[in-house]
Amino acid sequence: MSFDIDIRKQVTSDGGRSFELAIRFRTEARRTVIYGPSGAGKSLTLQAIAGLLKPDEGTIRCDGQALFDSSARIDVPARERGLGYLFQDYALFPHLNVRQNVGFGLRRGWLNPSRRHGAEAVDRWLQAFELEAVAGQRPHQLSGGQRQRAALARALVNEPRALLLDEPFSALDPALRTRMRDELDALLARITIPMLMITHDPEDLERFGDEKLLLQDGRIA
Ligand SMILES: Nc1ncnc2c1ncn2[C@@H]1O[C@H](COP(=O)(O)OP(=O)(O)OP(=O)(O)O)[C@@H](O)[C@H]1O
Repeated sequence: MSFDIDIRKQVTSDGGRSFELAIRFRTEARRTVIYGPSGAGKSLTLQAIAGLLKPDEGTIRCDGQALFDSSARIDVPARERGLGYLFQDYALFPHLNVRQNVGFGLRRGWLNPSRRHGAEAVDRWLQAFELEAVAGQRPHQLSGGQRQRAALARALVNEPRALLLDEPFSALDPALRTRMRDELDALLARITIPMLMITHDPEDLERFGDEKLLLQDGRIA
């Protein structure tokens, strides 16, 4: 698995301040961490790779396939990029139970011809992450670890070719953060899917950074 990124994007905040992102890197590592201070452009970079933010120009390639190429007018929609996204706060739907949250990640949704296949995939991940016993519970009834596993299961249910992780522990208190980091490390060791993580936490960098990229002022240093 490889990522080949070369993008530029100018954003202007409501206050009129402008920020220029100019990112260029290539990685073939199984676990890549993009590390940098607050406001460096980490989230913008991850959103661009995921297809949630359109660069002004440049290219984004995954395994040689163009996901974005401004000169060739290629812009593969987020849902078709084959990437699983784990949001900072896990972004589980509070009104859906664990099984429904995981099922929500399915590309084609529940009501379609491949419904049975989808349900099997959901069951597989619930079992793999030991969530069967809490499958009918809603997010607020879960422990921090169960929440993280449910969010990961949702990100993995489509069998993505890579996992994008946005500051996965930043919303947690220090004790839970240490436990969740251990748990994620163990889970990632079991699945072979490569990951790209953004973080400002040096411990994440040490633990997950097979390849370490420093991002400062919108640029990879
Ligand atoms: N949608 C947007 N519109 C305008 N400006 C934005 C937008 N998103 C981010 N920015 C600005 O771009 C810069 C980089 O933001 P980004 O969220 O990528 O930083 P970050 O490195 O992820 O920071 P943090 O670690 O605090 O999340 C910041 O100055 C931010 O204010």
